[in-house]
Amino acid sequence: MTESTHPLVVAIDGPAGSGKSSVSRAVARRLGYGYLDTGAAYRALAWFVRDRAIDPADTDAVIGALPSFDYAIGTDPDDPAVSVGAVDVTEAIREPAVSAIVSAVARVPAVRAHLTALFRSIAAGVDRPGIVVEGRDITTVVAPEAEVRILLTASEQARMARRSAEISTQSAQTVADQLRSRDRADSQVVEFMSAADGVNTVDSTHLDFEQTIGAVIEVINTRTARTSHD
Ligand SMILES: Nc1ncnc2c1ncn2[C@@H]1O[C@H](COP(=O)(O)OP(=O)(O)O)[C@@H](O)[C@H]1O
Ligand SMILES: Nc1ccn([C@@H]2O[C@H](COP(=O)(O)OP(=O)(O)O)[C@@H](O)[C@H]2O)c(=O)n1
Repeated sequence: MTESTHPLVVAIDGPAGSGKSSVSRAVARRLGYGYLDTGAAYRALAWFVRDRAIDPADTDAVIGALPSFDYAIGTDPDDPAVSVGAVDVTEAIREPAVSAIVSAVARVPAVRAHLTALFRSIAAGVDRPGIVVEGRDITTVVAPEAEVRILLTASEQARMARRSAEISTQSAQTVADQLRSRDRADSQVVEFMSAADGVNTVDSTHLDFEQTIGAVIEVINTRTARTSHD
C-alpha cells in the first residue's frame, strides 16, 4: 500500500451559528491540521464589491470584479488572517454590512466556481497531515471525496442564541432575523440543512463547546480507522 501524499481532508458544513468556524478551528489545532474557513472568502469578496461601490445584485459587475480580487487566507488555525490585496480584512468581513450582502454574491455560479477552485488548491497545498475545511458546500461540491464529511447542526434557537451572544452592536432580535434570512437565501443555492449520503451529522444543540469538539474528533477517528482498513 502506498502512503497518501495529499493532506487528509475533513469537510464540515452547516448553517450559520452551528459552530463550524470555532469547532473546526479547535479540532484543527488539536490534530495539528490546517484550517480553511471558506465563508471568509465569500465575505471578503462581498467586502471587495462594497469597497468598489459595485451593486452586489449586479451579477455581471460582480463577475467582472473577480480577476482583480486578490485574496489570501492563512491556514494556521492560530492565525487565519484574511487579506484582499494589501488590506487586512480579518475583522471587517464580520461586519453586519458585509453579512447583509454576502448571500447575493455567493449565489452567482461563476463566483462559486472561482472560489471552489481556489479552496481546492489551498487545501491541496497545506503543509500539514490534514486540513479541516468548513462552509456550506464542502461535503457536496468542494470536497465530496473527502475522507471525513460532517454536517454540524444545532437547533435554530441554539444557533441564534450563540450568535447574538457574540454581537453586542445589534439586538438579539435583529441578529436572529438577519441570520434566518441569510440561511434562507443560502439554502436556495446549496443544501446544508440535511446530510448528503455518506455524511455524518453532529447535532450540537445539547452539547457544550468541548463536547462538540469531542464528537467531531470521534467521527474523524472512526472514519479514518475505517478508511485505513479499506
Ligand atoms: N456546542 C456549542 N455550545 C455553545 N456554544 C458554541 C458551541 N459551538 C459553538 N459555540 C459558539 O457559538 C458561536 C457561533 O459559532 P461559530 O463557530 O461562529 O459558528 P458558524 O461558523 O457555524 O457560524 C461562537 O461564539 C462559538 O464559540
Ligand atoms: N462554502 C460556503 C461558505 C460560505 N458561503 C457564503 O458565505 C456566507 C458567510 O459564510 P460564513 O461561514 O462566514 O457564515 P457564518 O455561518 O459563520 O455566519 C454564507 O452566508 C454564504 O452565503 C457559501 O456560499 N459557501
